[in-house]
Amino acid sequence: MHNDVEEILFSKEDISRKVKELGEKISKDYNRDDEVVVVGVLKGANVFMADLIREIDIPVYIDFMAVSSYGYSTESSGIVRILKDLDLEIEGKHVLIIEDIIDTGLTLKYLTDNLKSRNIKSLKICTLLDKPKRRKCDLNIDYIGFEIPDKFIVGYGIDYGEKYRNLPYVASLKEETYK
Ligand SMILES: O=P(O)(O)OC[C@H]1O[C@H](OP(=O)(O)OP(=O)(O)O)[C@H](O)[C@@H]1O
Ligand code: HPA
Ligand SMILES: [Mg+2]
Repeated sequence: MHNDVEEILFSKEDISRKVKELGEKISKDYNRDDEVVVVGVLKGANVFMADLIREIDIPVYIDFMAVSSYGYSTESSGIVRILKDLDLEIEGKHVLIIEDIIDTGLTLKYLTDNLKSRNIKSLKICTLLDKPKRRKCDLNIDYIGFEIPDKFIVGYGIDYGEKYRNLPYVASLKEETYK
């Protein structure tokens, strides 16, 4: 275990089981002939997205958006910046957003408002982790892997100051690491 880690919340095996479950559910919920664009929110969702799409067995398109609101802080700045927009044309298609973690919800509120204005057929959200205690806005989340307590999380793609993304598990950080 990494020295800065307080507690491992979900092991590699826990995550793998959950990702399989989510992939199966998503595959059942869409029709095989639906045009589905799976949109990963970089950078955090990169690892989850890579595993999840291999558990989805209906045809899908893959694209990414890059947004950032945390930077080198444990608190959301509240200002969501689009660093990279979609490459694909999504008009008339079903969009499934993939997130690593939903905390205040401000990132997704911004993203969903933005994507809904592009004449899409439907919009769904899938997140590996949900921290509902910190929510600052209303969000309808379609697929949730795990609900987590109000702790600062790292690993499996999720960072603090761009570190820890490569940890294979999801963990809470020791407070002295960021306070
Ligand atoms: O619900 P919120 O409070 O908005 O927080 C969730 C967002 O914060 C993190 O991204 P971040 O802005 O740190 O960028 P990153 O994905 O590049 O780490 C995470 O990946 C989510 O996208
Ligand atoms: N950890 C890392 N990044 C985050 C978190 C978190 O708990 N919440 C929102 N972005
Ligand atoms: Mg971050």
